[in-house]
Amino acid sequence: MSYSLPITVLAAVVTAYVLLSRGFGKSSKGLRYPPGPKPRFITGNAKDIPHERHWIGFANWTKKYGSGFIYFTVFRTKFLVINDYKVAFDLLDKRSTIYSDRPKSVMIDLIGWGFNMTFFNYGERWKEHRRVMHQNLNNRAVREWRQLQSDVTHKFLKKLVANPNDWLYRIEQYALPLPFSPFEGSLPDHSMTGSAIMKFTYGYELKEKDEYMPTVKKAITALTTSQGIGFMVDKIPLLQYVPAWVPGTQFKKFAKDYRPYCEAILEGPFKDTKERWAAGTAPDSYVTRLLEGFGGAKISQEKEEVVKDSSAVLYAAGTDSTYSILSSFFLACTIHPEAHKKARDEIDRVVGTDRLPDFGDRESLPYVEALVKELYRWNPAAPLGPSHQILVDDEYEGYFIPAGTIIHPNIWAMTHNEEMYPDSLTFNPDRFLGLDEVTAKEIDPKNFIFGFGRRVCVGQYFADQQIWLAVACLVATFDIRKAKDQSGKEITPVPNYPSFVGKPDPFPCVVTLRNTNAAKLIDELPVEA
Ligand code: HEM
Repeated sequence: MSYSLPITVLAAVVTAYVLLSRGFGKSSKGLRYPPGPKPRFITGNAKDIPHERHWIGFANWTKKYGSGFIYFTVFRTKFLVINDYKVAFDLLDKRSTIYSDRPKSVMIDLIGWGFNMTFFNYGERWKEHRRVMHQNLNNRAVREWRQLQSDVTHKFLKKLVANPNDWLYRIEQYALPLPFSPFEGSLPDHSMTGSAIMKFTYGYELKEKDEYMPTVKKAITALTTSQGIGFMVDKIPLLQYVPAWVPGTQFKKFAKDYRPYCEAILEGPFKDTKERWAAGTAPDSYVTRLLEGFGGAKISQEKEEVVKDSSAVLYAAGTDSTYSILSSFFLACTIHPEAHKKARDEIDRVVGTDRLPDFGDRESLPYVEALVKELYRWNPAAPLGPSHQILVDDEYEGYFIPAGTIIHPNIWAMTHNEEMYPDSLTFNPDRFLGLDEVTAKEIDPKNFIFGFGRRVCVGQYFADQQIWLAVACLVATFDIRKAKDQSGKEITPVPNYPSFVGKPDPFPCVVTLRNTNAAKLIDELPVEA
Protein backbone atom coordinates (compact mmCIF):
# COMPACT_ATOMS: atom_id res chain seq x y z
CA MET A 1 0.00 0.00 0.00
CA SER A 2 2.81 2.34 0.87
CA TYR A 3 4.07 2.46 -2.73
CA SER A 4 0.70 2.40 -4.49
CA LEU A 5 0.37 6.18 -4.59
CA PRO A 6 3.73 6.86 -6.30
CA ILE A 7 3.04 4.05 -8.74
CA THR A 8 -0.37 5.45 -9.52
CA VAL A 9 1.07 8.95 -10.02
CA LEU A 10 3.85 7.59 -12.20
CA ALA A 11 1.41 5.60 -14.27
CA ALA A 12 -0.79 8.68 -14.67
CA VAL A 13 2.17 10.82 -15.76
CA VAL A 14 3.39 8.25 -18.27
CA THR A 15 -0.10 7.73 -19.64
CA ALA A 16 -0.63 11.49 -19.96
CA TYR A 17 2.77 11.80 -21.67
CA VAL A 18 1.90 9.18 -24.21
CA LEU A 19 -1.61 10.45 -24.81
CA LEU A 20 -0.43 14.02 -25.17
CA SER A 21 2.34 13.07 -27.50
CA ARG A 22 0.37 10.91 -29.91
CA GLY A 23 -3.19 11.67 -29.06
CA PHE A 24 -4.72 8.25 -29.49
CA GLY A 25 -7.67 8.27 -31.77
CA LYS A 26 -9.08 11.76 -31.76
CA SER A 27 -7.96 15.30 -31.04
CA SER A 28 -9.72 17.70 -28.67
CA LYS A 29 -11.68 18.93 -31.71
CA GLY A 30 -12.98 15.42 -32.27
CA LEU A 31 -10.93 15.05 -35.44
CA ARG A 32 -8.76 12.01 -36.13
CA TYR A 33 -5.02 12.23 -36.65
CA PRO A 34 -3.90 11.40 -40.21
CA PRO A 35 -3.34 7.71 -41.03
CA GLY A 36 -0.11 6.12 -39.85
CA PRO A 37 1.49 3.28 -37.91
CA LYS A 38 0.08 2.52 -34.49
CA PRO A 39 2.33 4.08 -31.81
CA ARG A 40 3.88 2.03 -29.00
CA PHE A 41 3.78 3.00 -25.37
CA ILE A 42 6.25 5.86 -24.68
CA THR A 43 8.51 5.37 -27.73
CA GLY A 44 5.73 5.94 -30.25
CA ASN A 45 6.81 4.77 -33.71
CA ALA A 46 10.57 4.91 -33.13
CA LYS A 47 10.83 1.27 -34.22
CA ASP A 48 8.74 1.72 -37.36
CA ILE A 49 10.97 4.31 -39.00
CA PRO A 50 12.84 2.91 -42.00
CA HIS A 51 16.54 2.56 -41.15
CA GLU A 52 18.06 3.31 -44.52
CA ARG A 53 16.96 5.53 -47.35
CA HIS A 54 14.03 6.79 -45.33
CA TRP A 55 12.45 8.38 -48.40
CA ILE A 56 11.85 4.99 -50.04
CA GLY A 57 10.53 3.43 -46.82
CA PHE A 58 8.27 6.42 -46.23
CA ALA A 59 7.08 6.30 -49.85
CA ASN A 60 5.93 2.71 -49.28
CA TRP A 61 3.79 3.89 -46.36
CA THR A 62 1.37 5.50 -48.82
CA LYS A 63 0.28 2.07 -50.03
CA LYS A 64 0.38 0.58 -46.56
CA TYR A 65 -1.76 3.27 -44.90
CA GLY A 66 -3.74 4.33 -47.97
CA SER A 67 -2.79 7.99 -47.70
CA GLY A 68 -0.47 10.56 -49.30
CA PHE A 69 0.27 12.00 -45.84
CA ILE A 70 1.21 9.85 -42.88
CA TYR A 71 1.39 10.78 -39.22
CA PHE A 72 3.67 9.20 -36.62
CA THR A 73 5.46 10.02 -33.39
CA VAL A 74 8.86 9.35 -31.87
CA PHE A 75 8.66 9.79 -28.12
CA ARG A 76 6.90 13.15 -27.84
CA THR A 77 7.83 14.48 -31.25
CA LYS A 78 5.10 14.48 -33.90
CA PHE A 79 5.84 13.96 -37.59
CA LEU A 80 3.94 14.16 -40.84
CA VAL A 81 5.48 12.69 -43.99
CA ILE A 82 4.00 14.07 -47.20
CA ASN A 83 4.38 11.73 -50.17
CA ASP A 84 1.83 13.39 -52.42
CA TYR A 85 2.73 16.60 -54.26
CA LYS A 86 -0.85 17.89 -54.12
CA VAL A 87 -0.88 17.64 -50.34
CA ALA A 88 2.51 19.35 -50.25
CA PHE A 89 1.17 22.27 -52.30
CA ASP A 90 -2.05 22.47 -50.30
CA LEU A 91 -0.19 22.66 -47.00
CA LEU A 92 3.32 24.00 -47.60
CA ASP A 93 2.48 26.42 -50.42
CA LYS A 94 -1.11 27.51 -49.93
CA ARG A 95 -0.89 27.59 -46.13
CA SER A 96 2.71 28.73 -46.03
CA THR A 97 2.07 31.33 -43.31
CA ILE A 98 1.71 28.49 -40.81
CA TYR A 99 3.87 25.76 -42.42
CA SER A 100 7.17 27.66 -42.86
CA ASP A 101 8.80 27.20 -39.49
CA ARG A 102 11.78 24.84 -38.98
CA PRO A 103 12.26 22.46 -36.07
CA LYS A 104 14.83 23.63 -33.55
CA SER A 105 18.12 21.71 -33.73
CA VAL A 106 20.28 21.79 -30.60
CA MET A 107 23.16 20.23 -32.52
CA ILE A 108 23.22 22.97 -35.16
CA ASP A 109 23.85 25.54 -32.41
CA LEU A 110 26.41 23.36 -30.65
CA ILE A 111 28.56 22.85 -33.75
CA GLY A 112 28.46 26.56 -34.54
CA TRP A 113 26.15 26.57 -37.58
CA GLY A 114 23.49 28.57 -35.74
CA PHE A 115 24.06 31.48 -38.17
CA ASN A 116 22.55 29.40 -41.02
CA MET A 117 19.14 30.80 -41.98
CA THR A 118 18.11 27.40 -43.35
CA PHE A 119 17.56 26.44 -39.71
CA PHE A 120 16.11 29.74 -38.47
CA ASN A 121 12.61 29.80 -37.11
CA TYR A 122 10.09 31.52 -39.32
CA GLY A 123 10.24 35.18 -38.23
CA GLU A 124 11.82 38.57 -38.78
CA ARG A 125 15.44 37.39 -38.64
CA TRP A 126 14.83 34.69 -41.25
CA LYS A 127 12.92 37.19 -43.44
CA GLU A 128 15.84 39.65 -43.39
CA HIS A 129 18.37 36.99 -44.41
CA ARG A 130 16.07 35.58 -47.05
CA ARG A 131 15.46 39.06 -48.49
CA VAL A 132 19.14 39.81 -49.04
CA MET A 133 19.77 36.41 -50.61
CA HIS A 134 16.75 36.74 -52.86
CA GLN A 135 17.93 40.18 -54.02
CA ASN A 136 21.00 38.57 -55.60
CA LEU A 137 19.64 35.16 -56.55
CA ASN A 138 16.15 35.80 -57.94
CA ASN A 139 15.16 34.80 -61.46
CA ARG A 140 16.30 38.14 -62.95
CA ALA A 141 19.35 38.75 -60.77
CA VAL A 142 21.01 35.43 -61.65
CA ARG A 143 21.39 36.59 -65.25
CA GLU A 144 24.08 38.94 -64.02
CA TRP A 145 26.09 35.95 -62.83
CA ARG A 146 26.02 34.14 -66.16
CA GLN A 147 29.49 35.27 -67.21
CA LEU A 148 30.87 34.05 -63.92
CA GLN A 149 29.16 30.67 -64.31
CA SER A 150 30.31 30.42 -67.91
CA ASP A 151 33.95 31.12 -66.94
CA VAL A 152 33.84 28.55 -64.16
CA THR A 153 32.29 25.92 -66.45
CA HIS A 154 34.90 26.55 -69.15
CA LYS A 155 37.67 26.26 -66.60
CA PHE A 156 36.17 22.97 -65.46
CA LEU A 157 36.20 21.66 -69.07
CA LYS A 158 39.87 22.62 -69.41
CA LYS A 159 40.78 20.77 -66.24
CA LEU A 160 38.82 17.76 -67.40
CA VAL A 161 40.72 17.54 -70.69
CA ALA A 162 43.93 16.74 -68.83
CA ASN A 163 42.39 13.69 -67.23
CA PRO A 164 38.73 13.09 -68.15
CA ASN A 165 38.35 10.22 -65.73
CA ASP A 166 38.91 12.70 -62.93
CA TRP A 167 35.37 13.97 -63.53
CA LEU A 168 34.14 12.99 -60.11
CA TYR A 169 36.96 14.83 -58.39
CA ARG A 170 36.32 17.87 -60.51
CA ILE A 171 32.66 18.18 -59.67
CA GLU A 172 33.09 17.34 -56.03
CA GLN A 173 33.48 20.27 -53.69
CA TYR A 174 34.26 18.44 -50.57
CA ALA A 175 34.23 14.91 -49.18
CA LEU A 176 32.27 13.51 -46.32
CA PRO A 177 34.34 11.33 -44.05
CA LEU A 178 31.22 9.34 -43.30
CA PRO A 179 30.48 5.68 -43.90
CA PHE A 180 28.69 6.53 -47.11
CA SER A 181 31.38 8.84 -48.42
CA PRO A 182 32.73 7.73 -51.78
CA PHE A 183 35.87 9.82 -51.28
CA GLU A 184 37.21 9.01 -47.88
CA GLY A 185 40.93 9.58 -47.87
CA SER A 186 41.19 11.08 -51.35
CA LEU A 187 39.80 14.55 -51.19
CA PRO A 188 39.68 16.79 -54.22
CA ASP A 189 40.85 20.36 -53.74
CA HIS A 190 39.27 22.06 -56.65
CA SER A 191 35.78 21.71 -57.97
CA MET A 192 33.44 23.41 -60.33
CA THR A 193 30.42 23.57 -58.02
CA GLY A 194 32.48 24.98 -55.16
CA SER A 195 34.28 27.42 -57.42
CA ALA A 196 31.11 28.96 -58.78
CA ILE A 197 29.65 29.59 -55.34
CA MET A 198 32.90 30.91 -53.84
CA LYS A 199 33.38 33.25 -56.76
CA PHE A 200 29.77 34.42 -56.65
CA THR A 201 29.73 34.85 -52.87
CA TYR A 202 33.15 36.30 -52.09
CA GLY A 203 34.76 36.93 -55.47
CA TYR A 204 37.18 34.27 -54.26
CA GLU A 205 39.05 32.23 -56.85
CA LEU A 206 39.46 28.69 -55.53
CA LYS A 207 42.97 27.46 -56.25
CA GLU A 208 44.16 23.94 -56.89
CA LYS A 209 44.84 22.52 -53.42
CA ASP A 210 43.29 25.61 -51.87
CA GLU A 211 44.24 26.00 -48.21
CA TYR A 212 40.69 27.04 -47.45
CA MET A 213 39.06 23.82 -48.65
CA PRO A 214 39.98 21.47 -45.77
CA THR A 215 38.30 23.89 -43.34
CA VAL A 216 35.21 24.11 -45.51
CA LYS A 217 35.02 20.34 -45.76
CA LYS A 218 35.23 19.90 -42.01
CA ALA A 219 32.54 22.52 -41.43
CA ILE A 220 30.22 20.93 -43.95
CA THR A 221 30.93 17.48 -42.59
CA ALA A 222 29.75 18.75 -39.20
CA LEU A 223 26.59 20.10 -40.78
CA THR A 224 25.70 17.04 -42.83
CA THR A 225 26.53 14.61 -40.03
CA SER A 226 24.32 16.40 -37.56
CA GLN A 227 21.51 16.57 -40.09
CA GLY A 228 21.91 13.24 -41.85
CA ILE A 229 22.46 10.58 -39.25
CA GLY A 230 21.41 12.94 -36.53
CA PHE A 231 22.25 12.92 -32.83
CA MET A 232 20.09 11.79 -29.94
CA VAL A 233 20.30 15.29 -28.41
CA ASP A 234 18.00 16.51 -31.18
CA LYS A 235 15.44 13.87 -30.21
CA ILE A 236 15.89 14.48 -26.47
CA PRO A 237 17.11 18.11 -26.08
CA LEU A 238 17.55 17.76 -22.31
CA LEU A 239 20.68 15.70 -23.04
CA GLN A 240 22.55 18.93 -23.80
CA TYR A 241 22.69 19.60 -20.05
CA VAL A 242 24.18 16.19 -19.18
CA PRO A 243 27.94 16.38 -18.34
CA ALA A 244 30.33 15.31 -21.09
CA TRP A 245 31.76 12.38 -19.06
CA VAL A 246 28.41 10.58 -19.06
CA PRO A 247 28.29 7.74 -21.64
CA GLY A 248 26.12 8.56 -24.63
CA THR A 249 27.17 12.21 -24.85
CA GLN A 250 29.70 11.81 -27.68
CA PHE A 251 27.82 14.55 -29.47
CA LYS A 252 29.52 17.03 -27.12
CA LYS A 253 32.98 15.94 -28.23
CA PHE A 254 31.86 16.02 -31.85
CA ALA A 255 30.61 19.59 -31.42
CA LYS A 256 33.78 20.69 -29.61
CA ASP A 257 36.01 19.19 -32.34
CA TYR A 258 34.14 20.69 -35.25
CA ARG A 259 33.06 24.08 -33.92
CA PRO A 260 36.36 25.85 -34.71
CA TYR A 261 36.01 24.94 -38.41
CA CYS A 262 32.46 26.25 -38.53
CA GLU A 263 33.54 29.52 -36.90
CA ALA A 264 36.45 29.79 -39.32
CA ILE A 265 34.29 29.53 -42.44
CA LEU A 266 31.94 32.15 -41.05
CA GLU A 267 34.65 34.68 -40.20
CA GLY A 268 37.62 34.03 -42.54
CA PRO A 269 36.42 34.62 -46.12
CA PHE A 270 34.14 37.46 -45.07
CA LYS A 271 36.96 39.31 -43.31
CA ASP A 272 39.22 38.79 -46.32
CA THR A 273 36.60 40.09 -48.78
CA LYS A 274 35.77 43.05 -46.57
CA GLU A 275 39.43 44.05 -46.34
CA ARG A 276 39.91 43.76 -50.09
CA TRP A 277 36.70 45.71 -50.64
CA ALA A 278 37.88 48.49 -48.29
CA ALA A 279 41.16 48.61 -50.22
CA GLY A 280 39.24 48.81 -53.50
CA THR A 281 40.65 45.51 -54.84
CA ALA A 282 37.72 43.13 -54.30
CA PRO A 283 35.96 41.84 -57.43
CA ASP A 284 32.19 42.21 -57.74
CA SER A 285 30.45 39.61 -55.55
CA TYR A 286 27.40 38.92 -53.39
CA VAL A 287 29.27 40.29 -50.36
CA THR A 288 30.57 43.49 -51.98
CA ARG A 289 27.15 44.26 -53.46
CA LEU A 290 25.49 43.91 -50.09
CA LEU A 291 28.16 45.90 -48.27
CA GLU A 292 27.66 48.73 -50.75
CA GLY A 293 23.86 48.39 -50.61
CA PHE A 294 23.92 48.73 -46.84
CA GLY A 295 25.75 52.06 -46.85
CA GLY A 296 29.35 51.08 -47.59
CA ALA A 297 31.82 51.93 -44.82
CA LYS A 298 28.92 53.21 -42.70
CA ILE A 299 27.26 49.81 -42.56
CA SER A 300 25.75 49.03 -39.15
CA GLN A 301 27.04 46.09 -37.10
CA GLU A 302 23.63 44.47 -37.37
CA LYS A 303 23.56 44.63 -41.18
CA GLU A 304 27.14 43.47 -41.40
CA GLU A 305 26.15 40.35 -39.46
CA VAL A 306 23.40 39.69 -42.00
CA VAL A 307 25.88 39.92 -44.88
CA LYS A 308 28.45 37.74 -43.13
CA ASP A 309 25.99 35.06 -41.97
CA SER A 310 24.04 34.81 -45.20
CA SER A 311 27.19 34.56 -47.32
CA ALA A 312 28.58 31.68 -45.26
CA VAL A 313 25.34 29.75 -45.82
CA LEU A 314 25.56 29.75 -49.60
CA TYR A 315 28.49 27.38 -49.92
CA ALA A 316 26.89 24.76 -47.70
CA ALA A 317 23.49 25.04 -49.32
CA GLY A 318 24.61 25.24 -52.91
CA THR A 319 27.53 22.95 -53.62
CA ASP A 320 26.43 19.52 -52.53
CA SER A 321 23.07 19.76 -54.26
CA THR A 322 24.58 20.89 -57.55
CA TYR A 323 27.22 18.19 -57.28
CA SER A 324 24.51 15.60 -56.74
CA ILE A 325 22.77 16.39 -60.02
CA LEU A 326 25.99 16.49 -62.02
CA SER A 327 27.13 13.13 -60.72
CA SER A 328 23.72 11.75 -61.71
CA PHE A 329 24.41 13.10 -65.18
CA PHE A 330 27.51 10.90 -65.57
CA LEU A 331 25.63 7.90 -64.18
CA ALA A 332 22.62 8.42 -66.45
CA CYS A 333 24.81 8.80 -69.55
CA THR A 334 26.73 5.63 -68.65
CA ILE A 335 23.57 3.57 -68.35
CA HIS A 336 21.64 5.31 -71.14
CA PRO A 337 24.00 6.23 -73.99
CA GLU A 338 20.94 6.79 -76.20
CA ALA A 339 19.95 9.82 -74.08
CA HIS A 340 23.44 11.26 -74.40
CA LYS A 341 23.37 10.67 -78.16
CA LYS A 342 20.00 12.36 -78.64
CA ALA A 343 21.17 15.41 -76.68
CA ARG A 344 24.39 15.58 -78.67
CA ASP A 345 22.61 15.22 -82.02
CA GLU A 346 20.36 18.10 -81.02
CA ILE A 347 23.29 20.32 -80.02
CA ASP A 348 25.17 19.50 -83.23
CA ARG A 349 22.06 20.30 -85.28
CA VAL A 350 21.11 23.54 -83.51
CA VAL A 351 24.39 24.98 -82.23
CA GLY A 352 26.79 23.34 -84.68
CA THR A 353 30.29 22.12 -83.87
CA ASP A 354 32.16 25.43 -84.21
CA ARG A 355 31.37 26.65 -80.71
CA LEU A 356 30.10 25.42 -77.34
CA PRO A 357 26.45 25.79 -76.33
CA ASP A 358 25.68 28.93 -74.35
CA PHE A 359 22.79 30.25 -72.27
CA GLY A 360 21.26 31.87 -75.36
CA ASP A 361 20.75 28.40 -76.91
CA ARG A 362 18.66 27.03 -74.06
CA GLU A 363 15.22 27.57 -75.57
CA SER A 364 16.27 25.98 -78.85
CA LEU A 365 17.40 22.75 -77.18
CA PRO A 366 14.26 20.96 -75.93
CA TYR A 367 15.90 17.57 -75.57
CA VAL A 368 18.73 18.96 -73.42
CA GLU A 369 16.04 20.67 -71.33
CA ALA A 370 14.20 17.37 -70.94
CA LEU A 371 17.47 15.65 -69.98
CA VAL A 372 18.08 18.18 -67.19
CA LYS A 373 14.50 17.78 -65.92
CA GLU A 374 14.92 14.02 -65.87
CA LEU A 375 18.16 14.38 -63.88
CA TYR A 376 16.27 16.48 -61.32
CA ARG A 377 13.50 13.88 -61.17
CA TRP A 378 15.35 10.58 -61.36
CA ASN A 379 17.35 11.05 -58.17
CA PRO A 380 16.48 14.35 -56.51
CA ALA A 381 19.33 16.12 -54.73
CA ALA A 382 17.35 16.45 -51.49
CA PRO A 383 15.15 13.31 -51.50
CA LEU A 384 13.56 14.08 -48.16
CA GLY A 385 13.93 17.87 -48.28
CA PRO A 386 14.74 19.81 -45.10
CA SER A 387 11.80 19.57 -42.72
CA HIS A 388 9.22 22.26 -42.09
CA GLN A 389 7.28 22.72 -38.85
CA ILE A 390 3.71 23.85 -38.35
CA LEU A 391 3.14 26.81 -36.02
CA VAL A 392 -0.50 26.28 -35.02
CA ASP A 393 -3.08 23.49 -35.00
CA ASP A 394 -4.49 22.78 -38.45
CA GLU A 395 -7.12 20.65 -40.10
CA TYR A 396 -6.76 18.99 -43.52
CA GLU A 397 -9.22 16.74 -45.30
CA GLY A 398 -10.95 16.09 -41.99
CA TYR A 399 -7.74 15.20 -40.12
CA PHE A 400 -6.10 17.07 -37.27
CA ILE A 401 -2.47 18.22 -37.56
CA PRO A 402 -1.28 19.53 -34.20
CA ALA A 403 0.94 22.61 -33.76
CA GLY A 404 4.64 21.67 -33.63
CA THR A 405 4.33 18.70 -36.00
CA ILE A 406 7.53 18.28 -38.02
CA ILE A 407 6.75 17.96 -41.72
CA HIS A 408 8.94 15.88 -44.04
CA PRO A 409 8.15 16.63 -47.69
CA ASN A 410 9.15 13.37 -49.38
CA ILE A 411 10.45 14.78 -52.66
CA TRP A 412 11.64 11.34 -53.81
CA ALA A 413 8.10 9.95 -53.46
CA MET A 414 6.77 12.86 -55.54
CA THR A 415 9.30 12.39 -58.34
CA HIS A 416 8.47 8.67 -58.38
CA ASN A 417 4.72 9.04 -58.51
CA GLU A 418 3.86 6.35 -61.07
CA GLU A 419 0.78 8.18 -62.33
CA MET A 420 2.81 11.24 -63.23
CA TYR A 421 5.99 9.41 -64.18
CA PRO A 422 5.26 5.87 -65.39
CA ASP A 423 8.18 3.45 -64.99
CA SER A 424 9.61 6.06 -62.66
CA LEU A 425 12.87 4.26 -61.81
CA THR A 426 13.95 4.39 -65.46
CA PHE A 427 15.84 7.41 -66.72
CA ASN A 428 13.85 8.64 -69.68
CA PRO A 429 14.01 12.32 -70.77
CA ASP A 430 11.43 11.63 -73.51
CA ARG A 431 8.70 11.66 -70.87
CA PHE A 432 8.95 15.46 -70.91
CA LEU A 433 8.64 15.87 -74.69
CA GLY A 434 5.58 16.34 -76.89
CA LEU A 435 3.30 17.39 -74.01
CA ASP A 436 0.59 20.05 -74.08
CA GLU A 437 1.42 23.21 -72.14
CA VAL A 438 -0.71 22.36 -69.09
CA THR A 439 0.70 18.84 -68.65
CA ALA A 440 4.27 20.02 -69.26
CA LYS A 441 3.84 22.57 -66.47
CA GLU A 442 2.15 20.12 -64.17
CA ILE A 443 4.81 17.43 -64.34
CA ASP A 444 7.85 19.72 -64.32
CA PRO A 445 9.93 18.36 -61.41
CA LYS A 446 11.21 21.88 -60.73
CA ASN A 447 7.79 22.35 -59.11
CA PHE A 448 8.99 20.35 -56.12
CA ILE A 449 12.66 19.35 -56.22
CA PHE A 450 13.55 22.81 -54.86
CA GLY A 451 11.12 22.58 -51.96
CA PHE A 452 8.00 24.49 -51.06
CA GLY A 453 6.28 27.70 -50.06
CA ARG A 454 8.23 30.46 -48.39
CA ARG A 455 11.14 28.14 -47.72
CA VAL A 456 11.58 27.16 -51.37
CA CYS A 457 15.27 27.01 -52.37
CA VAL A 458 16.56 30.56 -52.67
CA GLY A 459 19.38 29.41 -54.99
CA GLN A 460 17.21 27.47 -57.45
CA TYR A 461 17.75 29.78 -60.44
CA PHE A 462 21.49 29.99 -59.87
CA ALA A 463 21.69 26.19 -59.62
CA ASP A 464 19.48 25.57 -62.65
CA GLN A 465 21.52 27.94 -64.82
CA GLN A 466 24.79 26.33 -63.82
CA ILE A 467 23.59 22.74 -64.17
CA TRP A 468 22.11 23.40 -67.60
CA LEU A 469 25.33 24.93 -68.93
CA ALA A 470 27.53 22.18 -67.49
CA VAL A 471 25.30 19.44 -68.96
CA ALA A 472 25.10 21.07 -72.40
CA CYS A 473 28.89 21.64 -72.58
CA LEU A 474 29.72 18.12 -71.35
CA VAL A 475 27.33 16.50 -73.83
CA ALA A 476 28.89 18.48 -76.67
CA THR A 477 32.51 17.66 -75.86
CA PHE A 478 32.90 14.41 -73.89
CA ASP A 479 31.98 10.78 -74.52
CA ILE A 480 30.76 8.76 -71.54
CA ARG A 481 30.79 4.98 -71.88
CA LYS A 482 30.43 1.82 -69.83
CA ALA A 483 33.67 0.44 -68.44
CA LYS A 484 34.60 -3.18 -69.23
CA ASP A 485 35.49 -5.94 -66.80
CA GLN A 486 38.55 -8.18 -67.14
CA SER A 487 36.78 -10.45 -69.60
CA GLY A 488 35.94 -7.48 -71.79
CA LYS A 489 32.26 -7.46 -70.83
CA GLU A 490 30.59 -4.07 -70.35
CA ILE A 491 29.64 -3.18 -66.77
CA THR A 492 26.20 -1.62 -66.38
CA PRO A 493 26.18 0.25 -63.07
CA VAL A 494 23.22 -0.19 -60.73
CA PRO A 495 22.27 3.20 -59.31
CA ASN A 496 22.46 3.39 -55.55
CA TYR A 497 21.86 6.59 -53.62
CA PRO A 498 22.38 5.81 -49.95
CA SER A 499 22.66 9.27 -48.43
CA PHE A 500 20.10 11.96 -47.72
CA VAL A 501 22.06 14.26 -50.04
CA GLY A 502 21.35 12.51 -53.33
CA LYS A 503 24.86 11.26 -54.15
CA PRO A 504 25.29 7.98 -56.02
CA ASP A 505 27.67 5.31 -54.79
CA PRO A 506 30.86 5.20 -56.89
CA PHE A 507 30.36 3.47 -60.24
CA PRO A 508 32.70 2.61 -63.12
CA CYS A 509 32.56 4.51 -66.41
CA VAL A 510 34.95 5.74 -69.07
CA VAL A 511 35.05 9.43 -69.96
CA THR A 512 37.00 10.61 -73.01
CA LEU A 513 37.20 13.73 -75.13
CA ARG A 514 34.84 13.45 -78.09
CA ASN A 515 37.33 14.30 -80.85
CA THR A 516 40.09 16.72 -81.84
CA ASN A 517 37.53 19.41 -82.66
CA ALA A 518 36.20 19.28 -79.08
CA ALA A 519 39.79 19.51 -77.81
CA LYS A 520 40.38 22.58 -79.99
CA LEU A 521 37.14 24.28 -78.88
CA ILE A 522 38.04 23.82 -75.23
CA ASP A 523 41.65 24.84 -75.77
CA GLU A 524 40.57 28.10 -77.39
CA LEU A 525 38.25 29.12 -74.51
CA PRO A 526 39.49 32.45 -73.11
CA VAL A 527 39.97 31.25 -69.51
CA GLU A 528 43.00 29.84 -67.76
CA ALA A 529 42.79 26.26 -66.56
C1 HEM B 1 20.25 21.35 -57.74
C2 HEM B 1 20.53 22.24 -56.81
C3 HEM B 1 19.68 22.51 -55.60
C4 HEM B 1 18.63 21.82 -55.09
C5 HEM B 1 17.96 20.56 -55.65
C6 HEM B 1 18.20 22.50 -53.89
C7 HEM B 1 17.13 22.10 -53.10
C8 HEM B 1 16.73 22.77 -51.97
C9 HEM B 1 15.64 22.34 -51.12
C10 HEM B 1 14.77 21.10 -51.36
C11 HEM B 1 15.53 23.24 -50.11
C12 HEM B 1 14.52 23.21 -48.96
C13 HEM B 1 13.27 23.96 -49.32
C14 HEM B 1 12.19 23.77 -48.29
O1 HEM B 1 12.47 23.83 -47.10
O2 HEM B 1 11.03 23.53 -48.68
C15 HEM B 1 16.57 24.23 -50.29
C16 HEM B 1 16.77 25.30 -49.45
C17 HEM B 1 17.77 26.22 -49.62
N1 HEM B 1 18.65 26.31 -50.68
FE1 HEM B 1 18.78 25.00 -52.23
N2 HEM B 1 19.01 23.59 -53.70
C18 HEM B 1 19.92 23.64 -54.71
C19 HEM B 1 20.91 24.59 -54.90
C20 HEM B 1 21.09 25.72 -54.12
C21 HEM B 1 22.06 26.76 -54.38
C22 HEM B 1 23.00 26.82 -55.59
C23 HEM B 1 21.95 27.66 -53.34
C24 HEM B 1 22.71 28.95 -53.11
C25 HEM B 1 23.32 29.65 -54.04
C26 HEM B 1 20.91 27.18 -52.44
C27 HEM B 1 20.51 27.81 -51.28
C28 HEM B 1 19.49 27.37 -50.46
C29 HEM B 1 19.14 28.01 -49.19
C30 HEM B 1 19.83 29.21 -48.55
C31 HEM B 1 18.05 27.29 -48.67
C32 HEM B 1 17.29 27.57 -47.37
C33 HEM B 1 16.04 28.39 -47.66
C34 HEM B 1 15.23 28.74 -46.41
O3 HEM B 1 15.27 28.02 -45.42
O4 HEM B 1 14.54 29.77 -46.47
N3 HEM B 1 20.41 26.00 -52.95
N4 HEM B 1 17.28 23.94 -51.43
